[in-house]
Amino acid sequence: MQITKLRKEENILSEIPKGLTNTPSMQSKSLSSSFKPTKPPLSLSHSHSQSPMAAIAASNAVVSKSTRLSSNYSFRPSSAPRNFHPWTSISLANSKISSGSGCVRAQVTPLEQTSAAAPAQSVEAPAVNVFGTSRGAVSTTVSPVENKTPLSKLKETAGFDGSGNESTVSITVVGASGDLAKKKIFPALFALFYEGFLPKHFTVYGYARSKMTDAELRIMVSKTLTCRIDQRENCGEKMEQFLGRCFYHSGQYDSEKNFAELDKKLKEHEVGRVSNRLFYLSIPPNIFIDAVKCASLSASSGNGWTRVIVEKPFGRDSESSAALTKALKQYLEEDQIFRIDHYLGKELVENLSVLRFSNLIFEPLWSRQYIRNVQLIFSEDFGTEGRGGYFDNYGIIRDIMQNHLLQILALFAMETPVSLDAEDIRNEKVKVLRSMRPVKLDDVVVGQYKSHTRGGINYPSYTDDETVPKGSLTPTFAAAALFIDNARWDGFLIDNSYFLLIFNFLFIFSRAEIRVQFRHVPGNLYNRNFGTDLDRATNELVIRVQPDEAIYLKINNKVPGLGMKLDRSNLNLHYAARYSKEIPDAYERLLLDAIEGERRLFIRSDELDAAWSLFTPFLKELEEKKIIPEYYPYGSRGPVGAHYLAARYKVRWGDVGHEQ
Ligand SMILES: NC(=O)C1=CN([C@@H]2O[C@H](COP(=O)(O)OP(=O)(O)OC[C@H]3O[C@@H](n4cnc5c(N)ncnc54)[C@H](OP(=O)(O)O)[C@@H]3O)[C@@H](O)[C@H]2O)C=CC1
Ligand SMILES: O=C1O[C@H](COP(=O)(O)O)[C@@H](O)[C@H](O)[C@H]1O
Repeated sequence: MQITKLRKEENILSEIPKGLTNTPSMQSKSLSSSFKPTKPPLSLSHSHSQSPMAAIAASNAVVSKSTRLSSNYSFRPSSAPRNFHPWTSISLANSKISSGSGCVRAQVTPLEQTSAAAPAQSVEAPAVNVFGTSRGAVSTTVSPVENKTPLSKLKETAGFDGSGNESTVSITVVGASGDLAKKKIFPALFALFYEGFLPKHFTVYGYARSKMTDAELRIMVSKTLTCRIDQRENCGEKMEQFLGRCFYHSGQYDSEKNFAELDKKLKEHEVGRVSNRLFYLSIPPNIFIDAVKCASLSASSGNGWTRVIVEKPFGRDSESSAALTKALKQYLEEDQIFRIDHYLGKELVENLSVLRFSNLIFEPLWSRQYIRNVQLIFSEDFGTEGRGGYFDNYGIIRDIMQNHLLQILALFAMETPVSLDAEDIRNEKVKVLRSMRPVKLDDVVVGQYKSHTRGGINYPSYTDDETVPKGSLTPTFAAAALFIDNARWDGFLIDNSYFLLIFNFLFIFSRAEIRVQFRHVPGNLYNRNFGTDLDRATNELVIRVQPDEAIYLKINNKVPGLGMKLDRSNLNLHYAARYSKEIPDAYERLLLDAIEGERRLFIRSDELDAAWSLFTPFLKELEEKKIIPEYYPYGSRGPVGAHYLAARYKVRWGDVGHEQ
């Protein structure tokens, strides 16, 4: 059979679209609250007779209480690309705002109605005053600075084709009946819609084998729209509009005929406009290729771009990953493939580069000369919970370390890229991955949680989970020391700098942190104030990715008073206190990037190869030798071996408790 590739995106346009030369139309925007939604998920009866829209609207009545707020607020209009910024400053001084239970409501008067609006195409962003509304009000001024975006990109994402006609985006969630689609993808799409980030003409299609009508899909989607938005102003109305754009097509993943039917339905919505199509493969990996093949042959766009978001796992090792890439490339060009690692979409991971490259104080210290070790720490406070079938086949090293943690490491350790262009950044990430020593069995501790009784309660072991095979040796914990043999990070003077990755499944709490421990101050005049434990004086930069995002620096400080007592204090940037704007879910950022054709936060195939090369020999050895994991009690800090590993490299694990 002739293999056709999906159409490559067309992003060459000759003129600035008219829509971008005007001040964008204003929408009523609600201010975000920094506290978590408290409203329970929407629940709709599964009934054809009841309109989901009406039910949603009814369920969105919120008791209001008055809260005054004054602020300027910037947002990106629905038709504008993210990297371009007709930043429109909206004065909230005239806003009427009321807050309900955990809900801040704002009626926003656009700035153009109150004072001079910023020119629509200005590349200089105006200063924005942000007034914190809860948890420690902060009044300050920040100036959002965005990078210039190539003109072609602007036009591509603004929803116009080359002839000035408006284009459409059709987003098909393949595997729409599944866990990820319900939990993350539909809520993220709705949040984007609510915030005005989806293009004017868009359609969302659910595709899966399950039989469902459009109405049933809408009920399913509305039941799971429990995202950060559901406490906000006009949420019900917006949801109604969003659900009106959601449709469903039932089909097999390996049926070109079923995808051709989908194509026909998509065309009905695209009504002759330039059609851009995004497929999100939210299905088990064994059917990725079938689905890509059928989407490619039967449902790719005829006149716009076609992109495919591929979920992890991208194989189990170097060979299977290479085979997957090869198979995908039979149907797709590399720049149509968006391999998602949702950790790259997390706010503080994205901020890593800003922190490093736009603050003079950090970059000069960012090497083995000043940094002793870097710890990437990740833990979850829940077990496999029905995902044992998937998890047992992959284990914690493939599920978290080889991708999420390694990606963070690469961003952390890379050299300064030539620019913020996706290829420049990904080039640097590949270089750092290729400079790393392959992981050695000796440098890894693996563990598995065992049953444990505490306070009269019996907690199960990993293998007590019915979806896990009895006698499984799959690690639920891993700690590894990794080394980068390049000029910045190679062993130097006293000892090596290294990266320790630790993942602990079923820890006492869930968290993800980057902890950077600096070297001791040479000849520290105050050494005697720290007693024999100089580690107590180590400066430590902590980037708390989640929960309760924060960046803090541990410094030595004099305790006020007449004596000379030192303690360690934190210079603390606590996001909830500093920023009133809530943090979007990683999937929102990544979906928007895929729609905009921004590949920076997606993984390129050579990055993936490099990542697998580091872990594959070790994983094979682990499995061939049937290494027995160290057992550790459910809910504990993990096996004692991790502490021996740390001690071998003279590392003190960062604090494991919550700290400010
Ligand atoms: N769930 C999560 O939190 C995360 C998931 N992922 C990845 O995202 C993808 C989707 O995950 P998730 O939603 O949990 O997966 P699900 O197991 O829920 O599968 C999604 C859908 O695929 C169809 N499906 C399931 N098994 C098969 C099969 N054997 N053959 C054909 N179709 C099947 C089902 O739809 P139907 O029967 O209607 O066709 C199902 O609703 C996976 O690649 C996963 O690894 C990544 C990170 C986190
Ligand atoms: O990819 C995965 O990530 C989640 C953790 O993601 P988070 O955003 O909730 O921290 C993990 O639970 C899952 O096992 C894994 O496949």
